[in-house]
Amino acid sequence: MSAEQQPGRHVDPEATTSTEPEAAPAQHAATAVATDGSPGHVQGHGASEAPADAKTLLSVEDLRMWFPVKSSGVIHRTVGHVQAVDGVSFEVAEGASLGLVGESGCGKSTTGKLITRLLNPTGGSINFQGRDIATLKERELKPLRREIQMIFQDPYTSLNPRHTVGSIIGAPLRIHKIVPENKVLDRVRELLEIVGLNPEHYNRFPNEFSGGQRQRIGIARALTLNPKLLVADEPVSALDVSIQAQVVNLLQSIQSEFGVAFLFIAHDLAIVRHFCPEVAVMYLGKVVEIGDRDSIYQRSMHPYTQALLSAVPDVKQAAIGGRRERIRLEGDVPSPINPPSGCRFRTRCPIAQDICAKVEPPLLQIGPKHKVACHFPGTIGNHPTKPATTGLLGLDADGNADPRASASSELNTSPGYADRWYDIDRQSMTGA
Ligand SMILES: Nc1ncnc2c1ncn2[C@@H]1O[C@H](COP(=O)(O)OP(=O)(O)OP(=O)(O)O)[C@@H](O)[C@H]1O
Repeated sequence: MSAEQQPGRHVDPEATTSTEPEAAPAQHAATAVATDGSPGHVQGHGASEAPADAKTLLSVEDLRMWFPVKSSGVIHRTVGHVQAVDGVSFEVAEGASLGLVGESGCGKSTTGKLITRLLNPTGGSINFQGRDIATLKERELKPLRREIQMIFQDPYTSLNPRHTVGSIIGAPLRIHKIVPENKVLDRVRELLEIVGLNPEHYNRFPNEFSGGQRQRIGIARALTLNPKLLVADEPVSALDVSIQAQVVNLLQSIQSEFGVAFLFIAHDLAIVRHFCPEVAVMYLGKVVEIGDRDSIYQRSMHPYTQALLSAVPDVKQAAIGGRRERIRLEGDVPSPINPPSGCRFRTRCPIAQDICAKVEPPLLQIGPKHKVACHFPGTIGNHPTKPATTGLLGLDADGNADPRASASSELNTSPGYADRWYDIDRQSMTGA
């Protein structure tokens, strides 16, 4: 990243002082997403679409993270597992941006930590630039640490309070010997400017900055090594709503200027819609629906996605396509230690039938860029009464093996999208 490559500067209005306005304007960031282009508001759709021929950067297949649950007492025996992530597959193209959404505890952060290899996966593969990094040892991971960086949720705890901003941002440059020692300070200043901070504040400490400014420092640190992929875990949710829009705008600018790909983890569906051309919805450790923006926000087929979208407060509904009737889900999210059989969502699903307890629905491609894991996929009020998946799976309508049928060879559960998909109305394969 050279000085010439730097994006249009987003100089933080607070860059020359160390305080942000304490009282946010009454406008929510999501409202800003929906409406105008006045300063400080998020404008239009955010991250640019990756070119159609962009190469796959990250391909995650059947990723699993089962945390052992130990017994109390002297001998800590493993008595179960928290199935935090269980068979997750998706792809991110170079320069693309995939949003990961779902309720608290569904496995979003764990997925992010697996991809950055802060955690060792229990199973599955993480192909990054064509190489499986899921089982690499710490020493082998060092070069990879340059390519995949993480932006954390909490800008207060993710920066060492005893180090100056200059040494926080300069450390990776020194460790990886990116620039000669006598050029480190210049590069630190350049990075501070890229993220809209005053370059002369390199010798200040994190506590001299406001929350939004600290998140900018975290972003500068993540950019230091010129990464190909940024895993942003709730990057704005700890910030005041008026500051959220500014930081999202900064990320958007970085995304389009440097072509860096994003895995954008967030629970705010309006911000994700704005930032991510593609969105994956997780429930209890599984991806239940994934697709391009329109497929998820305009034509979602999974009852969980539909409930999630309907629960967005009114002020944000305008940002994601108008008012919807609230769908109230019964009960609590089951424990990931002992998840329900078959479809994990079935215990709270308003349309579940017997087959849902017996057979886990595959994440089935049902459109050019749309996959759903449901036996009864359909838009709200249009879910089929008979399972749409049995023909493909070789089952009868109750979910029992049909002796006259077998699973279709066209059933494709690999990450990414194929040229052919399952037409749920005609119940047959179709293509572009
Ligand atoms: N180190 C761990 N040991 C045991 N269980 C864990 C560990 N980390 C996460 N979990 C569990 O894994 C599940 C998924 O957690 P995760 O933090 O990935 O969810 P999340 O969707 O990111 O939620 P949030 O939005 O609240 O961060 C939760 O049940 C959580 O309690």
